[in-house]
Amino acid sequence: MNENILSISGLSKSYASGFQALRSVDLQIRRGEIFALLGPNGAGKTTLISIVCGIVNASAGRVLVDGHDISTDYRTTRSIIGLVPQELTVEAFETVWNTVSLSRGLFGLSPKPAHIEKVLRDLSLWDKKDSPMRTLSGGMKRRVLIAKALSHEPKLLFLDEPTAGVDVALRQDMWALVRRLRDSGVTIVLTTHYIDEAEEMADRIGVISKGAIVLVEQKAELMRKLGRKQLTLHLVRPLEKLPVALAAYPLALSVDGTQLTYTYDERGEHSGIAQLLQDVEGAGIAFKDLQTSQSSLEDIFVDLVTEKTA
Ligand SMILES: Nc1ncnc2c1ncn2[C@@H]1O[C@H](COP(=O)(O)OP(=O)(O)OP(=O)(O)O)[C@@H](O)[C@H]1O
Repeated sequence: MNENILSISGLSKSYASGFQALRSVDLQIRRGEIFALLGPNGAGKTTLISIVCGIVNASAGRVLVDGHDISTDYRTTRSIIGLVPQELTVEAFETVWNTVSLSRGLFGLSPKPAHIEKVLRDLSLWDKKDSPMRTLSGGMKRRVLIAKALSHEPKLLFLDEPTAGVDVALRQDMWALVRRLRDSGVTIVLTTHYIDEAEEMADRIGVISKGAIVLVEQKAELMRKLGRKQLTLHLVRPLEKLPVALAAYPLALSVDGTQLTYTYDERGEHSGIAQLLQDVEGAGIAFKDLQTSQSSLEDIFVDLVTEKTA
């Protein structure tokens, strides 16, 4: 069995307007992982998902879902995938039970009430099964969209911005739910522009910017590789400018002259801190406190996306 449940190569998309939304994207999604595709608005996340799900046609490239080509074997690939779209579109007068059961029927599968019941119970929707959709809150409707996407027992679930506009409590619920799904064997790809969501949830993170994949990395590795640390010295007396003796160091002086900040690469074994502190003392600068901090995924993300756009 192939390790990758989804394999995308050379995928490009130009819309009829001439706008190029994807630029030769290569991406492999591993079986059983939670993968977060992180990118700013308009980066191409929805376009990418829509192509994989057969809603939008690619201009070039190849997509294999569990070894099946989306263009020649569409019905098979679509049945392997569950899609939770960004927008809440549901039939207002239908009950929750019917909405979810009908979704399964669209895949030509025989009814399986025990499965629908399990999905509704897992999503805390069981007591709402007979309620018409229009009586549900926004958060409940979102759960129904997930239930619909799970109705045909997909192996690969796409969640397009699952927590956009969702309150904190529901967000936590969604995250717990996504983890349970992964534990039950479903591979998850979620798109988000919330960095904390990617940091919290993902095993691996892909960053997309202007239609191109900028990087794909294990989350921990990403933070280790690209993370930077900062050492800040709080000075006893404000400095007007950096002393010449310290010119060789990448130091920044705060506007009020009371803080010196040294940025260094986390990977480097020789951070140079010991030497720096000696030289600071040698330059007659006294400090009363010192503090280190580490760059967050947010800093890394902003660096990556702005580097690419610059
Ligand atoms: N049908 C279309 N015709 C022309 N351009 C389109 C079409 N659909 C999307 N685009 C453009 O393609 C780009 C990528 O859109 P897409 O929806 O894939 O981005 P996204 O990363 O999902 O953004 P968001 O986070 O805002 O949903 C955007 O600039 C968008 O305006």
